[in-house]
Amino acid sequence: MLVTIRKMFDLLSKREKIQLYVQFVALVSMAFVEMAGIASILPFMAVVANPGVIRTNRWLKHAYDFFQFSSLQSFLFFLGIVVLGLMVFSNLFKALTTWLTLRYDNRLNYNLARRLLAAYLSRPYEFFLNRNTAEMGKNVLSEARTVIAGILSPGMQLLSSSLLCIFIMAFLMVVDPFVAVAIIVVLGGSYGAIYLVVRRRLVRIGREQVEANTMKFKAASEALSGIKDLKILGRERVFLDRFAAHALRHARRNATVGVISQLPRYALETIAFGGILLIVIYSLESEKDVGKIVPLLSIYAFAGYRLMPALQQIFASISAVRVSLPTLEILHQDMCESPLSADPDVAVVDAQSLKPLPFTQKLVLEGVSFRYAGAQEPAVKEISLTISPNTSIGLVGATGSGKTTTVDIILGLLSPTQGQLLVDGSEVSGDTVANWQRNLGYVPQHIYLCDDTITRNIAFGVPEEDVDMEAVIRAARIANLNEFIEQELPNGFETVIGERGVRLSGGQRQRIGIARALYRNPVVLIMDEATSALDGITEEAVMDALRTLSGEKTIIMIAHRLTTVKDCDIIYHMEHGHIVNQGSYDELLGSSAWFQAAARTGT
Ligand SMILES: Nc1ncnc2c1ncn2[C@@H]1O[C@H](COP(=O)(O)OP(=O)(O)OP(=O)(O)O)[C@@H](O)[C@H]1O
Repeated sequence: MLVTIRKMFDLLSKREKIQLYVQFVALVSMAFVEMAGIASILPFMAVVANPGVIRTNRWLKHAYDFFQFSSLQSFLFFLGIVVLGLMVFSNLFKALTTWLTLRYDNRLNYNLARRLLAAYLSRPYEFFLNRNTAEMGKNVLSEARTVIAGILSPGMQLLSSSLLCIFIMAFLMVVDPFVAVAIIVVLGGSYGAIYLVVRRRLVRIGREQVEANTMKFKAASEALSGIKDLKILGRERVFLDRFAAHALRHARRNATVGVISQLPRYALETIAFGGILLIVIYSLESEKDVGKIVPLLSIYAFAGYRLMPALQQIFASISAVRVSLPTLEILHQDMCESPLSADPDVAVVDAQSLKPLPFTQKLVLEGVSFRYAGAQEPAVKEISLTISPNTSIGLVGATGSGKTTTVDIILGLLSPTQGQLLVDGSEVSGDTVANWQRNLGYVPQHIYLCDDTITRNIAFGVPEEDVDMEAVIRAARIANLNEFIEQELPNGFETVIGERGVRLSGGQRQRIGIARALYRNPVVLIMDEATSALDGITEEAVMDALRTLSGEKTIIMIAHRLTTVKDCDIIYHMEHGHIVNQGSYDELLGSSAWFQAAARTGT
């Protein structure tokens, strides 16, 4: 229990904790106000049943005389108004507390989801190589809410209902200790016994729910992302069934939790009703005057009316907390157990404001090796190379030889497991990575496009009001996109291209990727198979445009087609993670058998 509270508190900011304490005070006050509401019935019913009590009860007599009532009717009317007033106040207070709680919960849901996404975004690139994006999306979109609806809200309800129960029981103790103890033993004991039977099952269901929910998100995401393959292979049904199986499992677990937490109520209500009957019989046995029993019974009835839902709430809240424990574990792990977790929101820096790391002398990879987590062998091994500013570099080699890994190290996405990346003599690591990246333009193998206009895909992530249209047009021209945009797209640069650019060809997507990399006029342009999807003539046109940049930009390109890197100042040939040869195109053609063979086959 204490561990759960600590973990829940770890997720909250200082301000959110203070707001929670305020809520707690409001809930305690609410329990008191409710209690006063219940207690106020007593004098009213006492007078109804036995008007003579006005003379015998010190307080009632005092009130009667103080307000100078002249008839029983008017005094009863006054008492009725007081009781009603207390009820109205009690319910208004309850409404206010509910409003506070709802506001707090929804605000917290927003804050938690935002902080969780920030926690993910602040992680290094390597973290994402081993995590599933659908699962992370599910955590942000769904599990943040689960933690609030399943732990925090029930936790607060548990607290307030427990307090209310304690007040009601204390009140009943004063009225009749025997009946109060009987209620505790019968009702408390019944709920306690049910809880002992189901508690382990609840945590198990919670784990299964998390798993089923993850698989549900994954199945939906995979089916929709791979729609082209699904269609061709005719596998829609398989993916639908896969999703349905997990979704059904999730729905069934939800239903089971509902049944476990709600059903005991009916049994317990029957027991409580039986209890009231027993109290009537017991009271009639010990007190023959029915007039004296009526007020007592009305108190039991009203206390029961408040006590039963409160007890049920306690049980349902504990059940909800237990089911949601596995979700809390996940969120706690992802938000609080990362090295950067102090405040993920702060860790997500706005890199636009950073100063670029100067690159005027040389970029050096010094004995760099890198091994992916879980891999047997390093993907690149003791690579050393030096790149001067404004030169062009080609990386070639068989598939899987380590070209992309090398480029990812230069991009600062992967940090070497051995050796270092130096720019003008200073090591690029930790805090300086973001400064180094300010110099870079990068065209990956697979271009990610968003469902937005061409302009917003080129000026990717730039706020609308800051988009530099001249830079967009210049970048599009170098990427040989201008003609296509202006002549073939209905709204030119403002044409929306569909999710992941589904309305574009592979070559058009690639050219948007190139234009995006060029938009901010980077010092270093890095391209990983950036022209592989272009036809020969378009590639030639793009390369011609890029040539106009050579001498004013450092260009690093990975290519399978040797013709693409023909004009590079130095070409590095990689094999099994090593650089095995280097030189100009002509030099390698003279010295490398692999190069000669590759040139012959035209790859
Ligand atoms: N995330 C990863 N986890 C484990 N191993 C990986 C990962 N990414 C790449 N590798 C391995 O590292 C090696 C180098 O891969 P890399 O992508 O750098 O090669 P490449 O020369 O760029 O290949 P290609 O030309 O096919 O793009 C390969 O053996 C690959 O299987």
